[in-house]
Amino acid sequence: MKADRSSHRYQAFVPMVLPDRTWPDRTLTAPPRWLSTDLRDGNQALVNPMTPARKLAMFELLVEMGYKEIEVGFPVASQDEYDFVRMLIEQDRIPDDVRITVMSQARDELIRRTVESLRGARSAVVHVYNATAPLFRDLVFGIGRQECVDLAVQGTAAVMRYGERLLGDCDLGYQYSPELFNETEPDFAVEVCEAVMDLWQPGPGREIVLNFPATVERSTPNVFADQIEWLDRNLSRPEYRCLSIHPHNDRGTGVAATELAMMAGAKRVEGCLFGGGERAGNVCLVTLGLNMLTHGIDPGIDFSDLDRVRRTVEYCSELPVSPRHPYGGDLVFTAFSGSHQDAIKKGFAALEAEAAAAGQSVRDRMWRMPYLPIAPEDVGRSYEAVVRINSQSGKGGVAYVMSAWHGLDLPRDLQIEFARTVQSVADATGAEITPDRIGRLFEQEYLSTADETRQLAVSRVPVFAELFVDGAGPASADGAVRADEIASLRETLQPWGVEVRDVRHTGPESKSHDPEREAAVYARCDFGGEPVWGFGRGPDLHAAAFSAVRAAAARARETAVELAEAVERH
Ligand SMILES: CC(=O)SCCNC(=O)CCNC(=O)[C@H](O)C(C)(C)COP(=O)(O)OP(=O)(O)OC[C@H]1O[C@@H](n2cnc3c(N)ncnc32)[C@H](O)[C@@H]1OP(=O)(O)O
Ligand SMILES: CC(C)C(=O)C(=O)O
Ligand SMILES: [Mg+2]
Repeated sequence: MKADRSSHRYQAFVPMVLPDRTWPDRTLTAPPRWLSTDLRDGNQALVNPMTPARKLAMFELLVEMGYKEIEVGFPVASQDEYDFVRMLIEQDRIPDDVRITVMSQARDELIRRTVESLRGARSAVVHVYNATAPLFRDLVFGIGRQECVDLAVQGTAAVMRYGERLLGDCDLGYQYSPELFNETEPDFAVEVCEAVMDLWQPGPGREIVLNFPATVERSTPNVFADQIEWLDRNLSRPEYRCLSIHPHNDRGTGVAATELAMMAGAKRVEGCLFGGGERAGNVCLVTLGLNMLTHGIDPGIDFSDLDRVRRTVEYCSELPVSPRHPYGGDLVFTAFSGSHQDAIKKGFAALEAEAAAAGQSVRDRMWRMPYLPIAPEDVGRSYEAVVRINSQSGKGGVAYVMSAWHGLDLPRDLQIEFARTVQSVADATGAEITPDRIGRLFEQEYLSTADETRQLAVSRVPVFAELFVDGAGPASADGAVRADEIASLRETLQPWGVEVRDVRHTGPESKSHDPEREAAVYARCDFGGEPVWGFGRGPDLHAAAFSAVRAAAARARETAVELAEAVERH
């Protein structure tokens, strides 16, 4: 690839000078007011704008999730857009605690029709915008500063005029956005907004939303935060204007810019679910909300079925959500790599132990988990998919899958040995190995395939066995085994020349109390060579232990371990 030769075409963003900034010392303690613009900025960025059915599905989702401010469209853009607003109003689909917003350019005839779309609404907001940045004043509009102020003021006047004329009892709110605010001279942005406020006259019971877009994200997030802190200091009427932001994600730092801008004084945030919207998207409302939740702040939005949110967004936008998308992507709760799997497995075990010790459910405990910033169940995901196995995985992951999917808590040394088998299959296939396949591999390798009625032969040489009973014994959460259990297992195997040297438990106590559960035993046997593992299941401990030793013997013979022939007779 050629070295980049194009950097001369760009210049650094000139930051504003704000040496006495205070935002870096603040922390967020409460959510902002959220506005979803999925149906407007999100919709205007789609290859196929949403059909009425898709728009309705999105609106209902937003309402269910708890969004109280929803920009439902740009009614003059198309008949569909207009009709959708009419449908919401005429079919009385807007809950009393939800306020819809409709948007328009600052053009008289467009504003009239936009306001008209709201006839019959109990409460609504008209949102007018015009670009204020120098590039747009010069290039797109061919106007100077004063004409730009005039455009904003005339737009505001039109909203007031048509609102009064057409909307009767509607509680009509107003929002103004200096488009490209982040590229506008800050003093000019204030000048335009003050002129708009002078006309709207915000006061008690008459708010104005001043919405500051990073229409195209251009700077590092700290610069946007400085701009917002400066604005908050310099705009008048702080009690009656709501300082709102509308960040985009062109540099991939929309979330960071939003969080710093909230620290700097923004009280309201506009964005889209999963970062839909123009170009690289509006800021993602899912990420912002769940970033708050994972800092112990209730975002006021229901993310408890995030898969459904994602599916609906994908249906409405006809665009896929990345499997790596924070919190909601298909793969974000999945660890393939060995050391991560090991840490997560230990984390779950510790959490379960803590909860059991405190007599609480896991959901009542603080989430303290390596590699997973949020509990999957808090967004409606399950643990099963947390660990998936491929060639990057290790024993921790294999052990987790055996435990979570197959209910088997392998002894540590067997975990290590079996992980090597799994690894060789993963290396050979180069692909993921499913939990089912892992279960089958384990059985093929360690479970006796011999006829259950077949007996062990009396061994002519001493055979030593260590037994591991899956599940903790009734009186022994710490893994120790009751003396009578050991004695009876010894008695079972002793006539066949097998000396049981040790018996231990693996896995949690709860398993042993399950009356439906078959007994499961792992046996590590010494036939005079390398120790060999076997696994057995049975209606009781004795049958399972017997089967495990026989499986080990069969494996020993297959792998040509010395003296194996002496142990099993056909
Ligand atoms: C950053 C944002 O997301 S802003 C929102 C953008 N969203 C959309 O534009 C989606 C909906 N828009 C539309 O359907 C159409 O653009 C309409 C119906 C609003 C207007 O359509 P048209 O009248 O055909 O104009 P067009 O789309 O070409 O807009 C450009 C004209 O509007 C003017 N204009 C653009 N924005 C504004 C504004 N905010 N206020 C006033 N005039 C504006 C331009 O200067 C240009 O005027 P000119 O023709 O005199 O040079
Ligand atoms: C708020 C409007 C004007 C917008 O979508 C933007 O500037 O990005
Ligand atoms: Mg936008």
